[in-house]
Amino acid sequence: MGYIKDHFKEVADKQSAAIKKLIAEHGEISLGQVTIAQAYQGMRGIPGLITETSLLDANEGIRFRGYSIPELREKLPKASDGKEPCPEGLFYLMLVGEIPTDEDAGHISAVWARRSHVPNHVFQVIEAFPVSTHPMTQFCAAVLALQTESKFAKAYEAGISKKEYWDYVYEDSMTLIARLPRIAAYIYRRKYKNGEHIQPDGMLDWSANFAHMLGYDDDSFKELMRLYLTIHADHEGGNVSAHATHLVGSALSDPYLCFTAGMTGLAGPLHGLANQEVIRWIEELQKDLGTLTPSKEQIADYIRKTLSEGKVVPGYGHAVLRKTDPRFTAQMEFAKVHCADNPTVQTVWNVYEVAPEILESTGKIKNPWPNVDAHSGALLKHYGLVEEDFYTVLFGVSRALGVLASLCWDRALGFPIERPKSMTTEWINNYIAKQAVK
Ligand SMILES: CC(=O)SCCNC(=O)CCNC(=O)[C@H](O)C(C)(C)COP(=O)(O)OP(=O)(O)OC[C@H]1O[C@@H](n2cnc3c(N)ncnc32)[C@H](O)[C@@H]1OP(=O)(O)O
Ligand SMILES: O=C([O-])CC(=O)C(=O)O
Repeated sequence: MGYIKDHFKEVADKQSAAIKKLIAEHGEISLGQVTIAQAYQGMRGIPGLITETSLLDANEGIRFRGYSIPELREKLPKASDGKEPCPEGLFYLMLVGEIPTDEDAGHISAVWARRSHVPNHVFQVIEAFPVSTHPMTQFCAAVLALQTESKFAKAYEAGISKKEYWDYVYEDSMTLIARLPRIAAYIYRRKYKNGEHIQPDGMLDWSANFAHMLGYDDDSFKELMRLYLTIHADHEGGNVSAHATHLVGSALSDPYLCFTAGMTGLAGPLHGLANQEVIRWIEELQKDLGTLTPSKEQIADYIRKTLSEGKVVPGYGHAVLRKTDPRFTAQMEFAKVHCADNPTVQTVWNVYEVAPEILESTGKIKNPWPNVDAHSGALLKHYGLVEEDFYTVLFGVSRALGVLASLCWDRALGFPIERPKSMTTEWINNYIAKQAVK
């Protein structure tokens, strides 16, 4: 473990010095203006956060440390029997800023396998819920229960120097990531497989072991998991799960508390829960029309019906993206190789052919193109993971990689407590009146 942590510290110290100089020399440069509309409308487009792990371009989509998803699929280390990138390598890239060697990725894999033991009280917390409880509720509670293990919280209580924060946050982040697949698989097997749990296999990589514990040992499903856990990991800093994790961390809450905050946000239907909503919407469409492969005309009518009922078409639209999400495209490419004949996958593709034009024609939806959630459910259903309530937990396991790598950076760079200014509408009205007088 030591050498990756030391390397991270080296890179972070350099960056920290560069940022200090940058603020001293250019700190007064304005990044733009904030309008009244932005304050009321979700702060869209306000540049106000620093996140080192990834950057989103509205037209090109996400880049992790400068690498697009197709580049990551090519360049990141693979499992010995696989073609898809291993998320261990992506974590290294987000943390250190360099493409890892096979050895670096293997090292992270081995550390996560070694730290994967979940204390018993976490399972007891899960068991205390009715089985009917939504998996995301169980997941959030289980992560919170794991907070008893926080080295950061203990060290802070004992009284450590600010300079040491990053070290404990790093250790907690590694341990938390290591344990998430076991927690998620436990929730899955408890809820859907009569509590028949499957023990981890320490010889497998992080994703393959997760697939194994869920009960899916098919090689091609393991490949899907490697891809899925890579592409869902990060989407710069302003999305709800990343921002919530970062915000809570700014109060020096430990990684377990921060990640719980991120996950309660991911559980919302406009964010991560949309993957569950998409497949439900598609299955309702199939049921209503009595066919697994409705025609494009039938799909178009169904989209119009959804809009006329005042509902969103799940999996479409985005707060930042203005083109097809490259994470959708990556899944589509995977499906073309592994399950092009699957009727639900074909329906996802047919929705893609007709939805953008209809959504565009409303004149108000800023992005009529599909996002990451539009495809994932159809792929999971193909492999038999049919319980869509669970899909956001898979997303959450992946999202841990980005938000926790970022949290390590937040503490290594010594970022302060986050506290933007809020106003009342009365204040805004007075402000408008004063502008008019000028
Ligand atoms: C991993 C992720 O989080 S990706 C996003 C997952 N979420 C979804 O797929 C849910 C469906 N999509 C949406 O609800 C939205 O597009 C969001 C939440 C993703 C983005 O929201 P915004 O940035 O506010 O979108 P936008 O500025 O285009 O919204 C303008 C109007 O279009 C509507 N709109 C946006 N997308 C859709 C859609 N897919 N279907 C119907 N209406 C939509 C908005 O609800 C809003 O309506 P209103 O003015 O009546 O309130
Ligand atoms: O960027 C966003 O707002 C939502 C999103 O796609 C993600 O978090 O993956």
